[in-house]
Amino acid sequence: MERIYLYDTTLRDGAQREGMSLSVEDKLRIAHKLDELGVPFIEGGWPGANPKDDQFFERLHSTRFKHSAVVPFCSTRRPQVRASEDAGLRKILAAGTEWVTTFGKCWELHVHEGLRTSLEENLAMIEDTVAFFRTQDRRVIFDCEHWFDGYYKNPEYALAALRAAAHAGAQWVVLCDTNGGMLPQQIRTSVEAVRDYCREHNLEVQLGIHTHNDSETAVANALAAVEAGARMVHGTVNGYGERCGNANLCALIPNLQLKMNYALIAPEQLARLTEVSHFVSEVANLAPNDHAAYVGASAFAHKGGIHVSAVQRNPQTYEHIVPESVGNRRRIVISDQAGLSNVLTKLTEMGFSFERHDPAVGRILQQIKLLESEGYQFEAAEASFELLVRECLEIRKSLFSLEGLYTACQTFPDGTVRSEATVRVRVGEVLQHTAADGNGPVSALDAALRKALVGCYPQVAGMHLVDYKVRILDSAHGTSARTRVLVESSDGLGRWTTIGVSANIIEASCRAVIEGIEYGLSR
Ligand SMILES: CC(=O)SCCNC(=O)CCNC(=O)[C@H](O)C(C)(C)COP(=O)(O)OP(=O)(O)OC[C@H]1O[C@@H](n2cnc3c(N)ncnc32)[C@H](O)[C@@H]1OP(=O)(O)O
Ligand SMILES: CC(=O)C(=O)O
Repeated sequence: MERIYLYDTTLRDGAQREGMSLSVEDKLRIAHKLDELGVPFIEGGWPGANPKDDQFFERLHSTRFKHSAVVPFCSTRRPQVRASEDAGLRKILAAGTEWVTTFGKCWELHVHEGLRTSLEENLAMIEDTVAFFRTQDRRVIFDCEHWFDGYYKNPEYALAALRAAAHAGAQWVVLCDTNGGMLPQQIRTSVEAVRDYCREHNLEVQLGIHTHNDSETAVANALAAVEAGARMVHGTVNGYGERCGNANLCALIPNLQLKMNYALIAPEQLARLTEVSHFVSEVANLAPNDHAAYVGASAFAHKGGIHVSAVQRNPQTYEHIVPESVGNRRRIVISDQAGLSNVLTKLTEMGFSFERHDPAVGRILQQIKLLESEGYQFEAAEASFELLVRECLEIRKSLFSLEGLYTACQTFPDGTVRSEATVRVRVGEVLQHTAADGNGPVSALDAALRKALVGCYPQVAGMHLVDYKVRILDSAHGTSARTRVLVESSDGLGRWTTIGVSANIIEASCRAVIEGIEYGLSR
């Protein structure tokens, strides 16, 4: 198996994503995770560009990595300045790394407009910068910025820039689709031409590829480049990056390794890909993309009854790889598109054993379809689904019942709003009549219910509401529209979600909160 070198730029190009900001600690945690994943190159940032990147590289002096080289990134020297006197380049040296990455202009437009210097001076800037790092015993990766735009506008000049880096001793030249506007065929043609040019001119450099996702083709472009001879691929975890992002390593790695048979990381490291993807989104404080290929929560989720039936006979019928090979798992989703197979799978997960044609299974399926037609959605409310199953099987225990509910909101002269709820709750022979207030009617209702129940069920004290989502189902009906409420509850050990639907938002909330408490008590 031929080797492809992974180069992760989550900490540099990824951090150029709008809305993403990583602290030094965040960067160190992500770097260690990438090291565990077995990524050979991690671009850590641009020392000298901001204090965080300076501190990050300082902290690396006392940090050891098992698999990864952390690489600083910088531009070539400034025009009309000696490389050895360029303050920016000296900061890169101070990082004390084995490898450095420097980027230079390969498109005339950028030399004229971006740098405002001559074409000759730009070539000298590239050559001097690479040569300077080489004299300082650094190994150099040269990023050919705007390679493809430059190559298609003026191939001679683009190749002259690449040659300058190669002659000065760069080990890798990385062809960048900086504007992300290329399509796979354009990438393939240009990479093949460069590969042949390097062979014919005995340029001892290896080729890499760095793609952006502005045409939604960053991953496809990187794959095309590898087919054409690139042996280093740049990308970021979850595809984070400037504008529309970079090539997504969470798709690139399995595509290259599982589909194209290249060697990138060990199989046991690949099996941690989903964990790494979720870890990085958590640290970056960005919601994970459930529909991401390979690593998304829905990547192996089966909803259609026909899919579920077939997957249970043979997973290959609707799965392109084994989910566990990338650390993901198969999920069966319950909805109005379910068939008996979905329900049977769920029942098995819950510890029941039923024959396919048992009338109870049919009853559950019918009830799901009926409630979903009224606005329920059990996909996201597995706890309510379990209660529904127990109801249909006539094993749902009646732990308490709500016999009355009253809520009120009051606005005070200083502008504050307080809500109050009063509930009448029966547990067996005992009728509790309690009131509580809260900053909204739902929190007041939740507090009143718990107050009423805690005497009989002390566990209720450890439960709390962690999330509350409201969706208007038929907004054309204005204020008489039906409302779907999802409530997430926790007891500190686990979380579960329940659902309520009603034309009255308080009633919908009340149903979801009550089911949340009931499910928590029965756990
Ligand atoms: C394709 C890429 O993603 S490249 C990386 C982009 N990332 C970033 O820019 C993030 C980090 N950047 C920064 O913190 C700042 O831009 C700095 C510290 C690098 C420079 O800041 P400033 O000196 O204030 O310059 P400013 O950002 O306004 O302009 C960029 C300068 O870099 C120069 N420059 C751009 N590319 C190159 C290059 N390849 N080689 C040398 N100089 C370059 C520009 O000509 C401009 O110089 P000028 O101000 O003398 O005209
Ligand atoms: C170097 C780089 O990030 C680019 O050209 O896109």
